[in-house]
Order: sequence, then C-alpha cells, then structure tokens
Amino acid sequence: MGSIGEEQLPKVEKMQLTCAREEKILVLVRLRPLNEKELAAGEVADWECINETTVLYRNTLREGSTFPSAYTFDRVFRGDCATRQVYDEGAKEVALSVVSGINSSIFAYGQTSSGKTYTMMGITEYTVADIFDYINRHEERAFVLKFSAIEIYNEAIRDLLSTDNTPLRLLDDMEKGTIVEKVTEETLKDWGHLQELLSLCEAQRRVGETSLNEKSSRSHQILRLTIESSAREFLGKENSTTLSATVNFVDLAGSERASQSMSSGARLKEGCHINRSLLTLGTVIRKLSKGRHGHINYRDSKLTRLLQPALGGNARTAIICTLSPARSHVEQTRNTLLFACCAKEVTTKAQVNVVMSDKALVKHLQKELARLESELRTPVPASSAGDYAALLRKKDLQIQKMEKEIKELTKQRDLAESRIKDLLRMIGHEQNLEKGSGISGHPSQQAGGIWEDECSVSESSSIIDSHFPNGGIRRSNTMDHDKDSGTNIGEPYQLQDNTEENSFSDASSMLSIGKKLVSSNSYASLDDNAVGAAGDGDEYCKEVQCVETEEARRGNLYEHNSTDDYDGTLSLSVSGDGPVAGRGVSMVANGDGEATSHMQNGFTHDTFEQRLNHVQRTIDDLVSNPNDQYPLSSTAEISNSARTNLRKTWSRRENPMNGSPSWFEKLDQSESTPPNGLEKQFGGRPEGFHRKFPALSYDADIGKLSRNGSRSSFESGSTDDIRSQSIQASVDEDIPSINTFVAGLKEMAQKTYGKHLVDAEAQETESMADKLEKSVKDIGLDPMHGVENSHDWPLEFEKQQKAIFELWHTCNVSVVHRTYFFLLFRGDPTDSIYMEVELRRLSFLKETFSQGSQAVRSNRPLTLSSSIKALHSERRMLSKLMRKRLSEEERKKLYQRWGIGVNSKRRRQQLTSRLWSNPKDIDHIRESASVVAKLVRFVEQGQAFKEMFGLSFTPPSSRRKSLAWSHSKSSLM
Ligand SMILES: Nc1ncnc2c1ncn2[C@@H]1O[C@H](COP(=O)(O)OP(=O)(O)OP(=O)(O)O)[C@@H](O)[C@H]1O
Repeated sequence: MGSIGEEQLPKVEKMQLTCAREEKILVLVRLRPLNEKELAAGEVADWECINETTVLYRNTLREGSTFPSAYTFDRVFRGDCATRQVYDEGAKEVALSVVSGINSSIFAYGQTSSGKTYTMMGITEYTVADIFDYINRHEERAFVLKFSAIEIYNEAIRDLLSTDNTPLRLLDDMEKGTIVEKVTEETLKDWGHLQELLSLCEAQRRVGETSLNEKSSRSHQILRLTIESSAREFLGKENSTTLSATVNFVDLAGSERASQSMSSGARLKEGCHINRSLLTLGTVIRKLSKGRHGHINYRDSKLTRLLQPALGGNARTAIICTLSPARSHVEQTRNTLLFACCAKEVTTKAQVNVVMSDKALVKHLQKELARLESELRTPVPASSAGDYAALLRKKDLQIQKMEKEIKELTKQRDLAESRIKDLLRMIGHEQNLEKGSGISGHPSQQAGGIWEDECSVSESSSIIDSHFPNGGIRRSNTMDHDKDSGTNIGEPYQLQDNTEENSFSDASSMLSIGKKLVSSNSYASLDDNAVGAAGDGDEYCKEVQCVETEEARRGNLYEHNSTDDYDGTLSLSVSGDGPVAGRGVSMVANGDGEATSHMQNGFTHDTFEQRLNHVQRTIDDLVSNPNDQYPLSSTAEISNSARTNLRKTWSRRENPMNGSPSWFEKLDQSESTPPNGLEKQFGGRPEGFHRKFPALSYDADIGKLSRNGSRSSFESGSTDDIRSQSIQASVDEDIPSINTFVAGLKEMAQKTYGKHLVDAEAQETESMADKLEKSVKDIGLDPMHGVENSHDWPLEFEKQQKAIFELWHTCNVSVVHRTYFFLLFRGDPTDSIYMEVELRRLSFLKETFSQGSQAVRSNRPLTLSSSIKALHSERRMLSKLMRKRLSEEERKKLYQRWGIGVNSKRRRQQLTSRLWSNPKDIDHIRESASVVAKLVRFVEQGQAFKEMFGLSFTPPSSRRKSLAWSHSKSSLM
C-alpha cells in the first residue's frame, strides 16, 4: 500500500479535503516552579499565572513599563500543575487528532531547564497511551502504527533508534513524502514494544548521561508516530481506503541565546546551528503569524523543513511554552512569551488524510473521468438552459435591430444612387436635347421662346430638390419622360418682351440646370433662324452646378451633413466646354472621403478650371468676332485659330497694369485666397454702390450697348474698319482691353486659387481661413472680414472699395484698369474674391514702392516712378481717344461738367489728368469711370463680361439673379 501526500490525492479526495478546518495554533504556557538550585540561589519567582489563560509578570517596578506585564494564551499552567493536567486540558485534543486521520504536532519551546523535556515526556506517554486505548476500543478497524525518533543537532539529523548512530537521510525521504519507518508493523502493534521504544529513547538519553545530557539540551528531538487505520472488512481488498496521519512530539533545544550558553570554538558553532534552526523557526512563525503572504523560508533549516506541515500546513498544532519563573531568567522568559504570542496567531489548516490502495485509486480516477466525460456529453442542467434561452432571446433582438439598420441603410443607399442617376439622366437628356435641336446658343435667340427670367434659380433649385416632395424632380423628369413633358411644357412661362435684356440677362448668367431645362422645353418652339444661328456656334459656355442636400436648402450649398439621406453632398458640374457633345461632366460626392478636400466652398478644381476656360474662350470669341451682330450667345462663333491668335497676342502683351504684370510674381508667394461661397444670405447689393453714371449723351452707342456690348471692349462700331481701328488703337495706345483685363484677373485668381487648392490637398494644419486671415492681416487689410456674415457684406464692400481706391491712387494704377474693375465689381458677394486679389496685389505694390524696391516681371521693372510714367502715358492715350471716341459736343459737355474751359489750352489733357484723381470722392470716381468707359468702349459690356463669362466663381444665387442686367443697365444709365 502506498502512501500519498496531499498533492498526490486524487481530485475527488482533494475536494473532500477542502473541507479542512482552519484554526490557530494552540499555545499553552507552563510555568514551572523554582527548582532546588534556584531556590538555593535565592531566586525570586517574578511570574505568576493569575488565571487559566494569563501569566503575569509581578516585578513591574523593576521592569518598568517598556514590556507588557500580562500575557494571555489559550491556556496557562502554574508550576504546581501536573503534566497530566497539561495534557488533558491542553495538548490532548490536538495530539489525538491523529487517530481521526489528522496530522498533529506538539511542540515544547523554552529555554534550557525550563521543563520542555519534562513536559514532552509526559505528553508523549499520555498520547501514546490514549492512542492504544483508542485502538483497543475500535476492534472493527485495523491499525498500523509507525514510530520514529530523530535528533537534529548542528543541522544534522540522526536516528535515535539506530544503534549505529548513523545520520539519517531524512530530508530526502521527507521530500519524497516518505516517512522513515524504523519500526515494523508487528512491533508497533504491541504496546509493550512501544513502551520499550520509549524506554529506549529514554535509555538513549541516559546513555552517556555525562556526555550527552548537555547535548540533548542543545538538540531537537522529534518523536513521530504515524497511524494508519482502515475498516477491517475492506482490508486487503482493492477498494480499501485508509486514514493516515502522523503526530509529532517535538522537544526543541533551549531557546536561550548562544552568548548565554556558548562561549567559543566548537560550542559556539554548536550554538549557532541550534539557534539557526530556532531562528528559522522563529522567522517562520513570525511570518506565518502575519498571514500567508510571500515566501516562507521553511527550507532555511532542517527543523523547519521537517516540521513544515505542522507549521501552518495540514496539521493541528499545539505549542507548549515552558517558563522558568526565576527573576534571573526574565529575559528568556519574555523571549519565550514573545514567541508564544506570535505562534498563537499562526493558522493551520488540518484535514483528514485518506490513503487509497493503488487499485482503488485507479478505479476512483476512472470513475471520476467517466463522470467528467458524462458532464460534457449530457445536456446542460435546466437552470443553465434557462440562461441560454434568455441569451438567445437577447441575441435575436440584436439581430432584428441590426437587420432593421441594414434595411434602413440600404434604403438610404438606394435613394442616393437614385438621386445620382436622376441627375446624370437629366444632364444626359439635356445634352441630347441640345444636340438634337442643334441649339447651343442663348435662349434669347429663340424667337417665340417661352420662359421667364425669374425661373432660373428657382428651377435650379427644383432640380436640386428633385427628391423632395413637390420638388423639381417632376420638371426634371419631364425632360426624360414624355409622359410628364406636357405638363411642364404647358406651364405658362411668360415671355418678356424685352428680349434683349433677357438675352443679356441670361447670357450673362451661369445657366442653371433648371433654366436649361425650361429652356429646353422652349427649344421645341424655336424658330429656325435661332436654331441655325446657335447651331453654327461650336462653342458655348455654360455651366451647371447642381448641388443638393437639405443643407443646401438651408443655404449651405456645399457643406454636407452626413445625417442626410445621402451621406454626402452631391456636386454635379456640367460644363459647356466646347461643342455641346463634348461637354464634360464631373461629379463629386462629398462624403467623408477625399472628395471633400477638393471642394472649396463648392468649387472643385475642375469647376474652377472650366470657368477660367469659359472666360478665356469667350474673350477669344469677342476678339475673333468683334463685329458680330448677334447677341452674346452667338459670339460662340469662334475658331480655334482665332483663340490661338488671341493667346499669342496676350502672351506678347504686358499686364494691363502700367504695362507690367510683375505683381503676379509676388502673388505666387502670397497666402492663399480664401474659398468663396459668400453668396449665402446675401442681403443684396449695397444701395450706395448702384452705379449712377452721369447722363452722358452717348447718343447712338447707348442704344447699341445691348448688342455691341457683347463685343470686345475696344470695338466700337459695327464695321470691320472701325473694329480694326479700335484694335489697332488699343494696341498702339497701350490701352488694355477688357479681355486683357479679364485675363489678368483670371491669372491672378488662378494663381491664388491654385495655391489654395494645393494647400487644401496638402491638408496643412493651418486652415484656409487662418491663412487668409493671417495674410490679410499681414497687409493690414481684411477683405473677407464680415463677408462670412453676408449681412455685413455691403459695409465690407464699401470698406474694401475705399481701400482699393486709395491704393490705386497711391500706386498709380492704370485708370482703365480702375474703370474696368470699378464697373465690373459692384458689390456682389461673389466679387469678394477679386476684391481680395486686388487688395493683395495693391498692398504688395504699395509696400514695394514704399521700400524703394521694384517688382519685376519679364525683366521689366515696376517702380513708383515707372508707374507714374505709365499712368501719364495712359492719360495721354485717353486724351487722344477723346477726340476719336467723343463728338465735339460730347467733349464740350464734359469740359463744362469738369470745370474746364471749353476753349482752354490742352483741355483734353486737363480732363484726362483729372480722371481718377480724387480717391475719396465716390461721385468723382463714378464720373471718371464713366468717361474712361466711354473712351475705351466699355460702359455696359463690362457687366456682360463679368456675368457671361463667369468671372464670378461662385454658383448663381437668387439674389444674384435678381440683379440682372436690366437692373444694372438702368443704373448705368
Ligand atoms: N513542572 C515541573 N515541575 C517540577 N520539576 C520540573 C518541572 N519542569 C522541569 N522540572 C525539572 O527541571 C529540570 C529541567 O527540566 P528539563 O530537563 O525538562 O528542562 P529542559 O527544558 O528540557 O532542558 P534542556 O533544554 O536542557 O533539555 C528537571 O530536573 C526537571 O525535573
């Protein structure tokens, strides 16, 4: 039969054993009486057991208050108490636990001659006696007793029962869980033999009484009795189980200090070893008394290694601390009491030790394995099943919720796709309609066409709102579906009689989808001439921007909120870039992705380029067809060669500003131009900036403005000769044409915007707004200030305009340029871009001039003096033009108006030198601009240029539309 320790017990037994009881070590104190020697020496007993649990130090006067005088333990025994009482009332219960399969240990701790051996001899005898008595009373059980006696001396273990006195290799055996069996089963069953063994132990102690008696005081003796018991009926059977426990009787060496008991040499070494075990025992007890935290150094001594289970392990333990009452031993007594105090805090965890036969163990393990396997296979218990059911219900709810979300998202996706398709379809259909009808020209060509001017923006919105209730999708769809077309075609779009104004109005605006759709409806009734005229043109500038979300409806056209049905702003741009069939379509879905980075308040880079191209092409048209009698839309008759020629011309020409555009160079280095999109909530054009030109008598030209205004600015008449003369005059006299001016603006804006877009794509941390603000502040101007709040734009415009007036004057800017700019940019929010560009470059010029520096472009310097010279030259040119462009009567009126003698010398020079001479007088500026405009044939075509060729980089707005040409024209008059 094998013997197993706690670690080796099968799991089922371990589980049973986990019911082990925790208890504190039982600490007993036995105070012996003064012995004869002490009495002879006149020792005084300072210690007294005042009750069954308290020992009191009586000589408090001597000791003072530094130590406690009373110590309480589980049980204290006076000097007159017999060992039997100590056993019966103290150690017996613990010691006899062994018969129940529970390990137990009885320690005797105290200084030399305090009565440890005296006490332990009695405790061992009584325990063994009771064990045999127990065995005798339980005939149904079979018992096997094993007995061993060892001594630990100088950290060496010796078998006290061996006759050869050879040291035992006990530790190795103990570590293997094997108890040294020095007594056979048969001998231990005989009480007499046990007595003989105990006698033997006593005999050993007596042997060499002279030499060994002192040694015994300095060694640790351990008597160990192991009891195995099992039911007799199962003896020898495979399924037998056995209780197995051990009781230790430990007689420790004297706990006094080495200095007190040892002197030197071998004795000192012996004392060190003794105290090593005692020191380790004390350390272990102290640590255990504070809880089972950290490492417990059982292995630091043989004693603690052997008694490890009894010290805080699987055992019931009792420590009997023996005290000498003698005053001379008070220090040792206190040390013993301190040890006792720690020991009483140590907890052990005793449990019943069961030993199974090998076969029983295997059988048990097999049974346990089967049980575990069965648990895995069998369904879960009812209670667990209930939990699973609840979990399943929860999961089902989650699945349902997710399915609902998926459905909703799918719906939104489909809606968005549908929206995109509709927009594409509308565009494609529109293109087809225009292709089919051969119309690329302006609706104004459409004699008898039905439309209304006010519908432009609203129709655009209707397209945008195509997916909203009552939105324009029906109208949009009418272009695709005949079934609906009748409804829309039949709508009473009113034809206005002022077709010229309408033509200008629409020609000068960026046509919206809505407008195009309505116009397309009207195309069906166009007369052949109009169609033919339009059809001849292979160039047509048109731009459609259709942006829609609910956000847009609230005025935020290009900023998207992802909570909309479609997760992104849809920006659809259709450009009439070249022949209708060749129109490019670009679509930008502004979700959370990169597309956003290409948007600048509604402008994509492509859109910007398209607009710039539109401007350039239309200027080309005007230059190449300056004598065209068709309204603006028909100026599309432009050839590629003509465009090329113009570009060549432009490339040779200098900047309209004093002949040197060097400020472009600096603009490249300037900060970015802010995005536009300022039309939001535009409160209308500032009242104070409606042009009120003096009623100059421009005779026939005024009536021709609506038509001729579409032509080049330097084209005045209706004949080729005049045109040629004008062009020649313009070139010769170095008066910049409107197309040159626009080209310059375009280049400026392009550079600024280009930089802007690059910055945006680079996703620099500094926002555009911040950059702009910084750059603007750098030059001391803030053109965008207040613009974002469009309600303040009129005031802001006035502020910026005044600043520009001053800067023009300071920088000696060309008066023709001033005139163009003044007439083109009259306070629309969309003008802010150009206002900003102008402010920037003027500020740069001013700074450059003030520093005495020069701007350079194309190796031509631009300095303050050169700008003055250029301005004088320009005034001379204008003076010459006065005679060409104005009749004598007109000149006379002008002289009178400007306070110049009609017969004074150099009156033309006087007049031109006064033009744009007072930047603070707005009336003076208006009159100056009107005169210059007349001289350069600009007057009304300026607005046409601006609006028709998309100088505004922002989408059309209703406000903007309301300020149509007719309105502006009247103000010009
Ligand atoms: N309670 C007691 N009543 C009467 N005599 C006692 C008592 N305790 C001890 N003695 C006597 O004191 C002497 C020393 O006792 P004991 O040998 O048991 O001391 P010890 O602590 O074992 O010493 P050592 O550490 O040297 O072994 C012995 O002669 C013993 O008879």
